[in-house]
Amino acid sequence: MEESNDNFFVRRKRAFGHAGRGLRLLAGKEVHFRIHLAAFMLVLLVGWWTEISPAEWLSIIIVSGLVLAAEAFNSVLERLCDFVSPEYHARIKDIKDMSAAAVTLAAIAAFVTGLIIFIPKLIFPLFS
Ligand SMILES: Nc1ncnc2c1ncn2[C@@H]1O[C@H](COP(=O)(O)OP(=O)(O)OP(=O)(O)O)[C@@H](O)[C@H]1O
Repeated sequence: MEESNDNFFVRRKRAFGHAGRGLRLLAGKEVHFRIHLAAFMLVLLVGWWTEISPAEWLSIIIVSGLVLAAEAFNSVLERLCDFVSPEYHARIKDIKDMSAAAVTLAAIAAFVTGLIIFIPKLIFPLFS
């Protein structure tokens, strides 16, 4: 695409606008992205309630960002696959399944991180 004559800041503002539209599409139309977003908000709430440390916040933010970004890329790949090959194809199946595996790996890392941080804060006090 041809570069416009607008100045640097106008072009960056436009790029943010495009990213914002992408985010609205993900949050509005992609069910799995919405589920991950809802889980992230719940974790933020529990983190605030249990007063986790700055290092724990950092871990939560990093793994949650990883999951949301992986889910966003997975949605993009699914749409691209459906656009270039709407009919069933074994290669499309491999691509979609591998992309789903990437999300699952990130989600497992986030889940384990959540367990390590929250189990001592939520479960142990019940037995002490
Ligand atoms: N065109 C296709 N060719 C081969 N296999 C496909 C095709 N479309 C989907 N699949 C298989 O079905 C699975 C689910 O695909 P789908 O695109 O429906 O994703 P999804 O996770 O159900 O997402 P969504 O609910 O957002 O559509 C894929 O992982 C793949 O195994």
